[in-house]
Amino acid sequence: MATAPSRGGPVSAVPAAIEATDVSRTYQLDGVSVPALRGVSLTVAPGDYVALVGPSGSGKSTLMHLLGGLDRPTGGRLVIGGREVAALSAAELADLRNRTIGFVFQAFHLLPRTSAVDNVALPLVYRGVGARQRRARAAAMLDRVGLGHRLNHRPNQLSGGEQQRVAIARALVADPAVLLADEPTGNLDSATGAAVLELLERLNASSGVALVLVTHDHEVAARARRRIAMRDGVVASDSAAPAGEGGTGRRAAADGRAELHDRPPSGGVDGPDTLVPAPSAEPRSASGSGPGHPPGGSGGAIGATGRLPRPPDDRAGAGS
Ligand SMILES: Nc1ncnc2c1ncn2[C@@H]1O[C@H](COP(=O)(O)OP(=O)(O)OP(=O)(O)O)[C@@H](O)[C@H]1O
Repeated sequence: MATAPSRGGPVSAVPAAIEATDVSRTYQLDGVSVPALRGVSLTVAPGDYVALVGPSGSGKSTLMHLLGGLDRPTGGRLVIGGREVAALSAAELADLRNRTIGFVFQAFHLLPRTSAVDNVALPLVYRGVGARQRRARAAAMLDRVGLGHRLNHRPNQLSGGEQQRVAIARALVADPAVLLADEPTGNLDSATGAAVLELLERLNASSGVALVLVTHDHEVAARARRRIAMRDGVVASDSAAPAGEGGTGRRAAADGRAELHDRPPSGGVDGPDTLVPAPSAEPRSASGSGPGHPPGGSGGAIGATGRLPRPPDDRAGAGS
């Protein structure tokens, strides 16, 4: 069984790999079958750093939703964290997702009236972690992404890069084996996007969380250690980066330097990361019927229904 190193602790017993074998996903639309994925086979290994690329409509989002347990295949075999998805009830799949997968989206999906620390603490609510522990872990995770001094800021009091850092902290606070990032730099200017990407790479290198990143940006894709190219619902190529390319963070980890650089030297607030991002595009629908991004709300903290939950009182937040 594949396992992943747990941040700051012993090796976790949680299976890390995702395995898709001849997976297909066909949508039914007005009586017409739309084959979005047609026999995809791939494995995400512990600590992987994968860029998922391909033209619009090639099936990237559909595949990400399957890999993240937000949707189920209509054919083939999908195993997440050692559990076969087809054998799980909706509640079991939600629990597996909560324990195994973190999500980061282009549009951040933070709760707007909730502080950074309470946004980050939200996934721990679903893990049954007590309020005091939630706050402590969320604060530590925010510190790790360079926002230890922004705990009580609400999203509209943070820059775009800082908001994405909060979203990354939220995605990682429950120590998932795999982080799925759908265009995580897509709403940011290039300098801020580069800083966010470097943060993701540092976290991948230092914690062993597998990073799977959907991107249309060739420069972003070129940094990954492995590139999976989708075309017309199939994997057109799945290749390791040529020697000397990709895997910046992994090489740093191998050198033993990654942990030292886990936190940006400046605290992450100075320099380009404070720039205001381009306006967010409206997220697409994320009902069970389609592969769009989850609706506005909490983004990485996806509840039992596979939709993004909203706490009873957004003003109170999760960690208070
Ligand atoms: N709910 C749905 N019902 C019917 N067809 C769908 C549905 N969702 C997606 N599709 C179709 O499935 C195919 C793959 O869509 P998907 O969104 O996965 O592509 P993508 O590679 O992520 O595209 P983009 O880069 O534009 O986001 C497309 O042909 C799309 O039209």
